[in-house]
Amino acid sequence: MTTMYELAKEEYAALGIDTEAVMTKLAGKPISVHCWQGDDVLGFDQEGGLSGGIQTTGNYPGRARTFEELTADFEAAMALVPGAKRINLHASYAVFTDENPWVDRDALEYKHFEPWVAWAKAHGFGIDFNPTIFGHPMMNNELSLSSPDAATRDFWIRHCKACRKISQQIAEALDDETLCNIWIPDGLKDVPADRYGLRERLRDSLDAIYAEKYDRVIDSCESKVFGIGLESMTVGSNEFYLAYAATHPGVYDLLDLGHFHPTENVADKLSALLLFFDKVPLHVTRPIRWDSDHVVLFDDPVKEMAMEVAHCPGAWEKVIIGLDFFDASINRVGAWAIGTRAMEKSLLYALLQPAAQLKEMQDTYRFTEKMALAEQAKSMPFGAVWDEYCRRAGCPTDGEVYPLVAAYEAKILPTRQ
Ligand SMILES: C[C@H](O)[C@H](O)[C@@H](O)C(=O)CO
Ligand SMILES: [Mn+2]
Repeated sequence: MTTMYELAKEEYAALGIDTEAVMTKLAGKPISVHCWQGDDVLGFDQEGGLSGGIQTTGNYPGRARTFEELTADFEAAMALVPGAKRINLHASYAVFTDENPWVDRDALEYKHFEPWVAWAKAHGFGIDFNPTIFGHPMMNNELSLSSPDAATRDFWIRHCKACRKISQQIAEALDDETLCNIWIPDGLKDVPADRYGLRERLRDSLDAIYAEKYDRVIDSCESKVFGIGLESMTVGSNEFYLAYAATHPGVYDLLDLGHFHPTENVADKLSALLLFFDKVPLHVTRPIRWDSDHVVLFDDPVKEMAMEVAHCPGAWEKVIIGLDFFDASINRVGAWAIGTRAMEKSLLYALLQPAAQLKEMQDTYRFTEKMALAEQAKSMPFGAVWDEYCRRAGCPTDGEVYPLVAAYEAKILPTRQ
């Protein structure tokens, strides 16, 4: 009997698209999945809760509270997602034990992350890393690396230096490279009296942080447009970090889809950066009216970003895809699985588009033909290829995901009271 996949394969082949080659290519592209969806970004090192103009909303039961719970939930979620995965850690997820008791963030060492490394090795996950510059008493008026207070700046500089060193050691242990991304919330609620001084101090703090060179660390800084309670000015704007990255080889500008004006098309920015940088890290999220960090879906902005990653020359290798969402109003394992699957799905969809023909039509001004082909491609049997990709990876198809999430929840919730 001819399967849906075989029919789809023939239909795509008629357009010159090899579904087998596409699936092989996709399976090798890692997605860096953020650990913080599992516990509402709270981490293990502070009691203070979240700050820095980011917010989780919702109170769904079952939040992971420990390393054991978070890794168990992550494993459960990732078993539902085809393709290669990495885990993206924040420094606030240091594992403290009797042998390695609590230290403050400026004194963190590799040993506090060794359990993560051992676990990641056992599961074949790469690791990415982030200093945690929020949710801490040293966030002096929500200013850190740009603070007018030298002791505050120095604390966070020490923290970032420690994180870069830990990133190098993680990469060495995994024989890999680690993305170390700095995001700071620094900004002002009200009209600034001095923008220049804040940005000058941020530049100088970054220079101190990046003075040491590490061969396995990919450094990036993440810009933002505004945070909650910091609506008037963000020190680490996109212009700031783009200029910093352009003048500091080895430091890259990370684009978060939620960190621009809601009508800006972040996918449109990628080709511009690809022309000048050999790496472009991303945080794929789903902003709704603001940087709301909703679970990523198979929607137009993500598909358009995936099209750029799939079809800009060199982008497949240069773009580092990370996710960044935190929804506390739904089952967190489900959120992880559905959001990460949506990213994979968007990449598969993009790889199955007749991009070469569309480009040729654009370059020869056959715009009507291009429009017709693009519309045709949208309703081709993409779903049959997606189902086949999931099956071959030993993962559920879309309709099988929720029952598996519900079964895990039923097993685990009674242990999380
Ligand atoms: C927790 C993350 O570091 C955070 O979400 C950051 O990446 C961000 O996007 C802040 O708005
Ligand atoms: Mn982000």
